[in-house]
Amino acid sequence: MSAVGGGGVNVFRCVRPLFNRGALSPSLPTLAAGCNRGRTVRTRSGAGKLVRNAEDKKTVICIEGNIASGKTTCLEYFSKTSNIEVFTEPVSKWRNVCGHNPLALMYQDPERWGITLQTYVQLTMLDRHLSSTSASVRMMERSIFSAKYIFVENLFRSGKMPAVDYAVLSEWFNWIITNISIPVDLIVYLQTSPQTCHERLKQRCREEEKVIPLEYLESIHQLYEDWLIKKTTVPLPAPILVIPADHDLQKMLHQYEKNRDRILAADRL
Ligand SMILES: Nc1ncnc2c1ncn2[C@@H]1O[C@H](COP(=O)(O)OP(=O)(O)O)[C@@H](O)[C@H]1O
Ligand SMILES: Cc1cn([C@H]2C[C@H](O)[C@@H](COP(=O)(O)O)O2)c(=O)[nH]c1=O
Repeated sequence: MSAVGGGGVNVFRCVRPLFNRGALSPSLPTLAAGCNRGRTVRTRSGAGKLVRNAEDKKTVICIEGNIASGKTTCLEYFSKTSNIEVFTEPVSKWRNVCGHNPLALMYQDPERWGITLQTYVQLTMLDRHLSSTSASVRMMERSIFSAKYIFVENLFRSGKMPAVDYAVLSEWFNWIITNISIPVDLIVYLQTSPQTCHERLKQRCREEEKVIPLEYLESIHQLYEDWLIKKTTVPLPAPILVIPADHDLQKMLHQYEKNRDRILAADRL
């Protein structure tokens, strides 16, 4: 099994992009009479996207938010619900690819290693989006969209990613979202202050992140706010539900319970 494999057999078929789930995602198309017999089928024609038969019918919810905003804790809460499969960010892969740690390298020298980390993040997030599940609801930590619109954008805008690296990554990203169906039904934004995240980050104490200053979390926060609240940057791939997330754990669990029905009705929004 490859480093990013393991999601089961992905069966692709080709449809016209109708974009009714969100600006960047295609609709569920009419099923073509298929005879793939369990093989991986990748066919394309005209302006069609590669889509997957059964998986594109599942409800997809992405939990978004700043570093240490509480996304994993939120996923952990919903993982106890039957019929939801949670997909945490593949951080362990970002910390260890064949014995290398691109996450640590990026924090040490973003100009040199930003492209390396972000290329791998893009690949592993795509793999997460395309992985199979038997559950009817997939709940993911972040998305391929926030990796690009928040983290790549932040590196570039802060002058820490050379223009050529940004251009290559952007071409890869644009190719992916133009050619592969990546449906998202709902974005849940855990909205925190950068100060709260800084506190939680220190408490979590992930070795690579010890160098992160408050200013870095402020930049990430600003990009999230511009994208999801002010809606001034790039189109949203799905409707958004904002949950204020500066509260203590008990109140947050209460918030999740209160919003459970709205979240799980994501495919009917
Ligand atoms: N509401 C909360 N109040 C206080 N601490 C929290 C809360 N939610 C999460 N934490 C703690 O903050 C740290 C980061 O949370 P985590 O869920 O890992 O965030 P993320 O996945 O967004 O990076 C962890 O140590 C976690 O236990
Ligand atoms: C998606 C993404 C993440 N990172 C970094 C930011 C954090 O240090 C970790 C993820 O941790 P979190 O607690 O889940 O927020 O990875 C990055 O540098 N680039 C990215 O695209």
